[in-house]
Amino acid sequence: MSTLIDLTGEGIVLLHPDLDAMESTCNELHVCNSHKEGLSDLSTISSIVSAQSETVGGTERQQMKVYLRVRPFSKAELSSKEDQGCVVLESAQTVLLQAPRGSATLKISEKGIGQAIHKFSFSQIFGSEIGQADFFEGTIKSQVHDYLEGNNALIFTYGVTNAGKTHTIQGSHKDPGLLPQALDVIFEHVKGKQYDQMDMKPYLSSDVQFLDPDQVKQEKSVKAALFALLKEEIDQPSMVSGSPNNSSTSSASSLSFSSVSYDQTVDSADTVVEKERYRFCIWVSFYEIYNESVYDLLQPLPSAKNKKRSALRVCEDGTGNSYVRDLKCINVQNSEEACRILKIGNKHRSAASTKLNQSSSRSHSIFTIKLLKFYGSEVQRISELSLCDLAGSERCNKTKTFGERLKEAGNINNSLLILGKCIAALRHNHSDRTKNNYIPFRESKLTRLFQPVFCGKGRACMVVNINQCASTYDETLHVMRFSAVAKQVVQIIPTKPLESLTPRLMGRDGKRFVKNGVIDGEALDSYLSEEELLDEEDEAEMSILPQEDLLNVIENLKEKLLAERRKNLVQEIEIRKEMGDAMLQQLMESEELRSREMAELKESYDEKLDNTFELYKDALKDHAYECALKRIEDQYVHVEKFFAEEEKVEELKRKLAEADRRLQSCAQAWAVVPTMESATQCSPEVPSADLERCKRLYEAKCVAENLCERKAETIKSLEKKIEELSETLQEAGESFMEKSSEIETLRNTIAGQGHAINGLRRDLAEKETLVSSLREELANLSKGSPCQPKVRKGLLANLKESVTSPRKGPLSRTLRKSVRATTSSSTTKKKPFQ
Ligand SMILES: Nc1ncnc2c1ncn2[C@@H]1O[C@H](COP(=O)(O)OP(=O)(O)OP(=O)(O)O)[C@@H](O)[C@H]1O
Repeated sequence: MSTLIDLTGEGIVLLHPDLDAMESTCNELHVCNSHKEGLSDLSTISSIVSAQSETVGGTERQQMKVYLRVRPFSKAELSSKEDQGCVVLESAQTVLLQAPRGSATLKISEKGIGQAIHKFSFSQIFGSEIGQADFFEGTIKSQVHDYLEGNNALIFTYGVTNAGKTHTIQGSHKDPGLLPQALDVIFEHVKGKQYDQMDMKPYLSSDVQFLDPDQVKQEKSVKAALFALLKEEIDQPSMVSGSPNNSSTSSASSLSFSSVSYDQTVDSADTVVEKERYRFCIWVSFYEIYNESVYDLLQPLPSAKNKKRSALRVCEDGTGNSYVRDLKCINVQNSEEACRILKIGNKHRSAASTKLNQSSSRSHSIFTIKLLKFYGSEVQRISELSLCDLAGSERCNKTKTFGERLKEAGNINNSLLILGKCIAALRHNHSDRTKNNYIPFRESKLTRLFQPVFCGKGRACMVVNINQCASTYDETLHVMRFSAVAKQVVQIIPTKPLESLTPRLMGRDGKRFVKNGVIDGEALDSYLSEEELLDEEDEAEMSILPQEDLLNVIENLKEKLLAERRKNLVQEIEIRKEMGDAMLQQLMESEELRSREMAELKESYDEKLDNTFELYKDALKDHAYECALKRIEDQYVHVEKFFAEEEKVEELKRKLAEADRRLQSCAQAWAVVPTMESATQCSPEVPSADLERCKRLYEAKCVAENLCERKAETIKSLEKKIEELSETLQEAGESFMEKSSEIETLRNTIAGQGHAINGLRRDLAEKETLVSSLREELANLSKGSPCQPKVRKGLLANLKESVTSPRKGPLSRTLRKSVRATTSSSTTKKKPFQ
């Protein structure tokens, strides 16, 4: 049974395909830090695990080959101290993984739950120094040869993102990976033996279709259109002209799209030996599985940006083999063409820049090479080589994946998880042959397409890519655990592949599709109809009901659907109405609450405003009062000073009157004396003494006038001052009067209160007199009474008693009278206080 465990402790649940099985494999290989001396024993165990193949009754049982490739550090990784010796290659088959500081594995092992060092064995381990050519030699080269002999093969790379999977499969122009090298080997093998008619095309999963001349033409135009996508990068003579590229090392006539072929070459070869009559034809396809949908990478992308690529369906043919329906399959004549196809497909591949890898593959891409082997003009067999570059298994938080990237990661992890389940189930079935566990191939597109190979229709081999970075240690460990299980998968492959893989050329009635190069339409039709019926996604069509019944069923279903929709609609309306009402109610309540709050707020603000206004008013009054006081203080003149000033004014007035008087007398004198000018112009008979006198008088007059003017000014200013002073005096008088009236009022009040106090005092004295007289009377009475002396109750009690007593004696009457009088007088006296 599969078990889910969280190996990373960071929320990413990874599949542990078969926990029990893993324990038995990995526990044996776990090594404690302190027990390194035990490693040699464990190496022995791992070498036992990698058992050899055996042949039983026409079938070969062989463990799946699992190769490990360790990527060298990049400069950036070295500078960021990723090299912490996490990966130690012990031998060509075993590797040690030592948990670095900060890794989840180390933390867990420190808690005593797991181990800090793990040991794994592989079919072959390739260190970082191994180049692409050596890697090809040491891994899939033999498998490619098997393929050329007619065996199917699947090679897939597995590893965390940025571990070197794409580099291993594709490599670069200068450093080609497994795929270009495999193509070279293939084309080298078929060199001079190519079937260039292009009229035999792979069909469905492993069959062949004969194409008529129109279809051949169509195939050629599809290929030309595809290559036109890379037009700018393609050498003019090799592609555009469509003429053969004779300089090609792979195949002299490989680029020929015309009927010109190297038939002559083949014919000449044919004459050599019968064996040499074999001819080959190669078709390639390239597709990806992205977010659980299959896309043809050789299909041009839609020109409109918002238009999506159309996904292809995975179907099964009559033999139960899965294939991708409507997938483009292109005939290639040499490895160069095949590489161009790869390049075109890569352009359409879903890749993105993640935090760990600048150009990270976000999909599983599968490049398939189909080899048709002819004997004469008849297809002898068809074999398929698929190279699958799996998307990286990764943790979402480490790669900083969000949104679309997160969805991709989810789908990637899911399909890898199912791949893990299938591999674990296969291993389980092998280890316990009495069991036949369900293998969940159909749970993902990837495993559905891998199924034929895993079920014995070919050889699978896995390349595990790892980097040595400390930061991705936990993921790397998980990848290693996965591969430990994969390595135990045993494949059962028929030893006679030629027969078993012969293409299905026969119809159901036993007729061949192709007989001497001519297609048998009847057989093909019957086969096609079978294929259509078995098309997995059209399973509903497998119904054997007559058409009428089917129509009835459809009608019924339609009616039910309508009724269901109506019901749903009514329900939806009701729910919406309920929700609407509830929301309205809520809105109204909140509105009311809000308006109440607003009113309260307004009230409190009004109150605050009034208070502030009052405060300002008081402050203004105070200020005005202070200003008035200051003004009075400024203008205050002492009374003596004032009188002295008045005397000065009087003096000046007097002087002024004196001056006026003098002036008048001068004027009179002047009337008889000519003016200065006239005096100077006097006739010489005017005596000089008079002239002199006139002059002096004139000067005196001027002086007097000046003096008068000055005096007048002084008087004016003094008058003004007097006016101001009298104003101030008046104001002071007024305020004085106010104060005096206030004082008068207060005095009256005090006098009134004094009177009241005097009245009270008089009352008190009267009362005291009354009390003393009453006492005397009481004393006299008590002396004359023959009765026992009464118990002394106190004056007030006695008074009360005598007043309330029913006796009508003269004393009680007197008392009542006096009490009434006292009460009334005290009432009248108390009035002023009320
Ligand atoms: N053996 C190697 N030698 C030198 N460089 C390598 C090797 N393997 C990988 N690289 C380099 O490491 C980088 C990451 O490799 P690659 O893109 O192949 O990783 P990947 O596993 O395919 O990642 P993803 O799953 O994200 O697509 C590339 O720059 C590649 O050139």
